[in-house]
Amino acid sequence: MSEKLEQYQSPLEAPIEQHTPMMQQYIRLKADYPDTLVLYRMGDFYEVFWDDAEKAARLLDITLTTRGQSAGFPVAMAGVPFHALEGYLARLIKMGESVAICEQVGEVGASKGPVERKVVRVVTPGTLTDAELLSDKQEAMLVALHTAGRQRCGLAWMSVTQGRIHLAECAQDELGEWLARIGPSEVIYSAGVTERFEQGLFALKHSGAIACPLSPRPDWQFDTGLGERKLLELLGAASLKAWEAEALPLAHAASAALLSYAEHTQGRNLTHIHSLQVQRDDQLINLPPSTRRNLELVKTLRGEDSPTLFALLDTCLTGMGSRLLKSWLLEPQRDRADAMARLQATTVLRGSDALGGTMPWQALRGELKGVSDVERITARTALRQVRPRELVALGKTLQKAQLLAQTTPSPSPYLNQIFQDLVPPSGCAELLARAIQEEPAALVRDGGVIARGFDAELDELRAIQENCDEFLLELEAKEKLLTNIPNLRVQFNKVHGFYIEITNSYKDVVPARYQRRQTLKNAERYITPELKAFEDKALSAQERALQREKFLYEQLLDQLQPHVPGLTRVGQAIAALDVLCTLAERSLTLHWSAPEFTSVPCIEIEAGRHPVVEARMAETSSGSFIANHTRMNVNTRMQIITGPNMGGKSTYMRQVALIVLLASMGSHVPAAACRLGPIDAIHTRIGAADDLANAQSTFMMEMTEAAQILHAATPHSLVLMDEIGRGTSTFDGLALASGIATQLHDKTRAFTLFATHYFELTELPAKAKAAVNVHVGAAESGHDIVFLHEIQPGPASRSYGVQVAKLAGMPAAVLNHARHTLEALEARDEAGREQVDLFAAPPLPASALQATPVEDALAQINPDALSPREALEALYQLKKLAQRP
Ligand SMILES: Nc1ncnc2c1ncn2[C@@H]1O[C@H](COP(=O)(O)OP(=O)(O)OP(=O)(O)O)[C@@H](O)[C@H]1O
Repeated sequence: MSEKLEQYQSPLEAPIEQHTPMMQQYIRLKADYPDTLVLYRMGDFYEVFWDDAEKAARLLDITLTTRGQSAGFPVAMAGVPFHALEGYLARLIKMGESVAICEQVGEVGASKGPVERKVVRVVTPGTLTDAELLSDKQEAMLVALHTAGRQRCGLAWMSVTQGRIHLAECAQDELGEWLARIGPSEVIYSAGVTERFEQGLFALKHSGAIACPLSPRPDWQFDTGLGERKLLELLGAASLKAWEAEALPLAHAASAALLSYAEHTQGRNLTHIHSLQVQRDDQLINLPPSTRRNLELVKTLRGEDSPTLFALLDTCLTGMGSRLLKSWLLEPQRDRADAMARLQATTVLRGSDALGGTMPWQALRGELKGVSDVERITARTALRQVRPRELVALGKTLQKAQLLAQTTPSPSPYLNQIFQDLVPPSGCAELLARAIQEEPAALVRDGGVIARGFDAELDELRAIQENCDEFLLELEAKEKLLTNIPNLRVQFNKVHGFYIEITNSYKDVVPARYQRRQTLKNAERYITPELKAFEDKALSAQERALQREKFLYEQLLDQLQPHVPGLTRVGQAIAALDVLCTLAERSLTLHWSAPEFTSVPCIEIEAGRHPVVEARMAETSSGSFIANHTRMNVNTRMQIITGPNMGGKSTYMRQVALIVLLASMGSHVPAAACRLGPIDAIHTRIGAADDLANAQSTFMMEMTEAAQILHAATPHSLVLMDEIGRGTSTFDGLALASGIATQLHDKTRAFTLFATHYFELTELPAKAKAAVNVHVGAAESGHDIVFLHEIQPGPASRSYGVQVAKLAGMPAAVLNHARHTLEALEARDEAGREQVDLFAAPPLPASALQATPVEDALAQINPDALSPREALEALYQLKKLAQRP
């Protein structure tokens, strides 16, 4: 082992001069990206070295080798071919890694030592812009968090491919819910936060509330003043007042770090962020993570994309539309203005059967077919990463948008606004059509991108290349004549350039002005001064044409920059139109009807259905879904739902929640009619998936979730409680369930659907005036059971557990045994039943009824009549009494 190896633990510790020139360059570049894999371009490969190499080899399953030494250390390296970069990047990003891509930017041989290299971009999970790495239907959200003290937290977030930044401030204990709703792809936070706060973040990641990398960033980047200045600069405004974003110091600090980080990864300023939105926790209907999970809004309980409510809804034609639809679904507003505008627009787009012919939504969808992802193409244009083919697609989409913008005005102001916003920025589509060929090369570096007639110089350079064939034919004919060699040929190849090829049989008659270039087996290749001169001209024309194309493309990007805000507006308008057409189509295909909003607290549903279960049943032809009514208002706030397993209790409860959610986002709903009062949250306590990773038992989780609901719910909340208490012994479970039901009824007063197997709970409505019993109907025939799936008034008469077990294929012997045991248990229960009033108010503790000696003594004291000395004595006396056992 060399001396240096013993002296230094790692190659990066050795003095930099002791490294080879290339590794010196690498080490200098790597110093700026200590936690990021640096991919260092070497010829046709991207190489990673030392620790990065070991990591990449492990993550990507690529070969780790060593080549030579630097500062006495063997150079460990691993590499990926340059043309396969995207695939490897996608895998690394999926694993939550960040990657810095370092390219050769200097001319080979321009200076002594290695070619100049630079990190040209950093790809991180939260700042993706590449079409190949992004999901069409999902935004990659980058979130920055900041906190000062123990109470509040500032958030700033955005998707680099959108033109908008969001700000919020919340209490620290609400952070989990905020993050779950935003669904970040990457979270950055100040390295200066307290250990407690950092532990809290790790706990959120551990619990699955956030499923993305958490990266600490230098504390100084979280600067309130800097954040405010950066926001003002982006918005081109003198004050944040218009956005109601002034008094948010923590969120400003978070936005400073957010923007610095995003700029750092893109290697440039983000000029396309032009709008700001402040979110306040009292604006949105609260959908806690458990609700999104239990209602299977965008993921099934098993984590799949389908069947979910979003999968059923999303027939959008564009990725932009799908992404917008998801945000409407997951972020419904408490205020009904947006929902009502969307409903009205959807109703217009549905058209009227009476008119016949093509409905408005169908005609618009016909126009929207094939439109490109304007939003993302615009962002990539602003970031100067856009590819030629994307610009062609953008140009075509703008032409379509122009046509759509001329649609006749409609009765919906929202639709009219959209049509206005569709007008493309003036001259943009024409510029694109003039500048780019119809079918350009994939990359500018390959040439063949700029259209003919756009630039005279480029056309001239291209003409030289195109005249090449003609020239060569002429030269060939001339030389044949001069030399009398009939099979003389003038040709070109990439390695040797232009040459005259003459077979060996005519070797002796070759003129002296021919200079030998290459010898083949049967022929010789020559060059003449005239051919050489032409070669120089042709090759330089090609090179110059390519340079000119690159220059013109950059110039085109410059010309497009002022159009970025207008293009963003067009993108948003297309997305909104796509979603509204989708909502119109879905409502017609699935036979949904428009909900009605009222300020009177109520949830009234006529013949409601569970949209996803119904669609599944239609798909698998497994019968038809039975619709059910729901009537809840200030007089009936709670339904105690009983009935057999498999009877349809969970389906019924979920359908009510889904209908409420759909109405709140402005969609039609799967019901014959629906009237909905104000709603501020949907809470659910359903099922019980063990959270083993967090060492929480089923019962503990059940109680934690129930406690959270009791704290958070209000009289405007909808609460779903499915079989609370079943995770513990019967008595404990029953006692807790009755306590929770009473609290929800008496104190919380939320709209509550309470499904239970405890028959004892059906006694609650007798005492609780706003509670009613309902049950899912079932018909019995002998030992069998038929589910009616119909919600009927009153409590269920029995539970049918054994019959359901029979349906599940339980062996006859077990069923027989169970039936006998059941009879015996029921008989014993009947005989020994002692009347327990589950819903009586608990007695006051004994201590509360009997006064303590201290209290007695205190009662004797009249403070106004005491001298200071007597007061002091009384105090000693009280203290003595308090110390007595
Ligand atoms: N209204 C309905 N119309 C038709 N089929 C229904 C209806 N409701 C439920 N079902 C069918 O019954 C099945 C069981 O429903 P669900 O899970 O809601 O029952 P449950 O009473 O909650 O049962 P458990 O108490 O065992 O959880 C569903 O998967 C669905 O196929």
